[in-house]
Order: sequence, then structure tokens, then C-alpha cells
Amino acid sequence: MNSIISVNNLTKKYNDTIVVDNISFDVEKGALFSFLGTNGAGKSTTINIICTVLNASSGETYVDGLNVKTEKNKIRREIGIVYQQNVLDDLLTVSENLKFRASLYGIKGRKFDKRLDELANKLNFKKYLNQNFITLSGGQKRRVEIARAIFHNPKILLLDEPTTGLDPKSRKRVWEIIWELKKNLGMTIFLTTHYLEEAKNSDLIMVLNNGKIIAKGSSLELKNQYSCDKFLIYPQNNVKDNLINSLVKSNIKFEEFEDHVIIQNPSIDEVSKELKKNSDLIDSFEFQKGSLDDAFLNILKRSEEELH
Ligand SMILES: Nc1ncnc2c1ncn2[C@@H]1O[C@H](COP(=O)(O)OP(=O)(O)OP(=O)(O)O)[C@@H](O)[C@H]1O
Repeated sequence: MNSIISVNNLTKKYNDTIVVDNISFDVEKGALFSFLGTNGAGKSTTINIICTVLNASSGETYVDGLNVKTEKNKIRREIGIVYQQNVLDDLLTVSENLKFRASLYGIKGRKFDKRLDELANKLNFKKYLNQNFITLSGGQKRRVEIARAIFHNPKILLLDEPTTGLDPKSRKRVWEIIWELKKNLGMTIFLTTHYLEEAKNSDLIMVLNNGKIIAKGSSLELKNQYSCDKFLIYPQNNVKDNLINSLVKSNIKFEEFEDHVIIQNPSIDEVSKELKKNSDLIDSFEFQKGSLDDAFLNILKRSEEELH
């Protein structure tokens, strides 16, 4: 594997509290890597160590072959970060903000003008260049924040919940931009998100809980391993017991809820027989494919069960 980030036995402690617990993983060059976990799982801590803004308690981390302990400045040139919160100055214009940020990487004069034009076109914010950052909408601000993060052409883009608070259309637009960066520029994308839908096309998903890696795999692998297809049957009023009796007689395993029953991993054959047999008891039914959301919840549930 051609890895661009390599994390080996990483641990972070605050006093005696371990918040990242001996984790190891690699991120492949050009991949979309998604880092999932509940609040407080240790995602931002890990990202901050990779970005060289926080020191680990122990373990080794390399970014593009550079050691995060000893080659901080070189690493900072290789990475761009979009934080959960916008970091640009509300009272400067978009152009002034980017000029200041670019100057930190030595990008000035004509080189700056050319790159600004390129990014303003690509990320569609040319119209707002002379507006104060505060006057932009949430989606427009995020696009400018992405421009800030990639102004110096980094190899890796770290996105810490980049679309939180955006409406679905703005989220879609931000994702189109991220895909373009991955596909056309081969940029490695390291994502943390609470929207599992966004992680579904990742090359690798890793789930963290209480500082530990509790699952790792592609979206399909995690879905196959931790979620299942479901068939929901909604009985007509007051006949749920009759439907349940029929399912019991047919030896079909199901879960009972207030106004419906769920058959997990249903076989077409058994479900169609039951539907035919009980058509006068059934109000409606639906089939649900196993989802990444289900997988995520089951991964956390199993991890909690193992702890107790
Ligand atoms: N400076 C600090 N001192 C003490 N504890 C801290 C500090 N920073 C973070 N923590 C703790 O470390 C744990 C991991 O926090 P972290 O921010 O990495 O989680 P996260 O997975 O990014 O959560 P979220 O999804 O809410 O952003 C939390 O319990 C947090 O309270």
C-alpha cells in the first residue's frame, strides 16, 4: 500500500485520562478516508496530532514520510484543513482574507492573483471576492474556507465535519468540490463527519469509540458485516395479533413494534407467502436495504456490549 499518512500505536492522554488509545492505521495516497465516531471519541484529537498542532503522548505518526514530532513545518505545507468552525476574519473581504492566508505560504503578487482567479472560478465565489466574509451564506463561506485550505496546493485535505449546518443543496455543492479535488488532482481526503451518507463512497471507513478503533472497512464491508435488510409489515387496525400468530406458525423470526413488525434478512419466498396468506390483515409494507447508519449503530452497540 502506498500510504501517505501512517499512524502507529498513537496514544494521547490528558493527565491520567486516555482519549486516544494505542491506535494504528494507514491512509492510502489519493484515497477518501472517513473517520467516524460519537462525540468525544477522539477524532479531532487524532486529526490535531496529524496536523502537528498537538503532541501525542506516545506512538509514531508520519505524513508523507515526515515525522510529526520533528518535521512540523514541512508537514504544514503538505496539508490543508477545513475546521468545524469557519476561521476566516468576518470583517475582511474574501479577497483580503485569502491574501493574508496565502502570504503565510509565501504566495504573493501575480502568483496570488493567478491562484485566486483559478480558485474563485473553480469554487464559484468570484462574485463575492470584495464582500466582507460575514456577509456570505453558510455554503458560500464553506467554499471560501476550502479555497483557504487548498490555496497552497496541499497533498492532503483534512475535513473536520465540513458540512455541519449546511442545507442539503450547499452540502451537495461542497461535496462536488471535494470529489473534484480527489478525482482531478489526486488529493487525499481525510474526513470526519456525523452524516454517514457522506462516508458511503469512502475507500476506507474507520470507526472510533472511546479512543479505540472498533471497526474498519469499506462501506459495503461494514454494511454486510453490521447491518441487514429489513422487511416492515404494517397490519390493519386491531389485527396485529393475528398477523403475529401467522408469523409464529410459519416459523418466521420477527421483531414487534407499536404499529408494525420487522423481519430481518427476509427471504423473498417466505415474505411473498406471508403477504399472500395475510393480505386481508395487512395495511402496507416496505423493504429497507441495510444502511451505513444501521451498521454504525450496531458497531457502537457491539462495542458497548463488549465493554460491559
Ligand atoms: N485539552 C483537553 N483537555 C482535556 N481533555 C480534552 C482536551 N481536549 C479534548 N479532550 C477530551 O478528549 C476526548 C476526545 O475529544 P475529541 O475532540 O478528540 O473528540 P471528537 O471525536 O472529535 O468529538 P466530536 O465529534 O464531538 O468533535 C473528549 O472526551 C474531550 O473532552
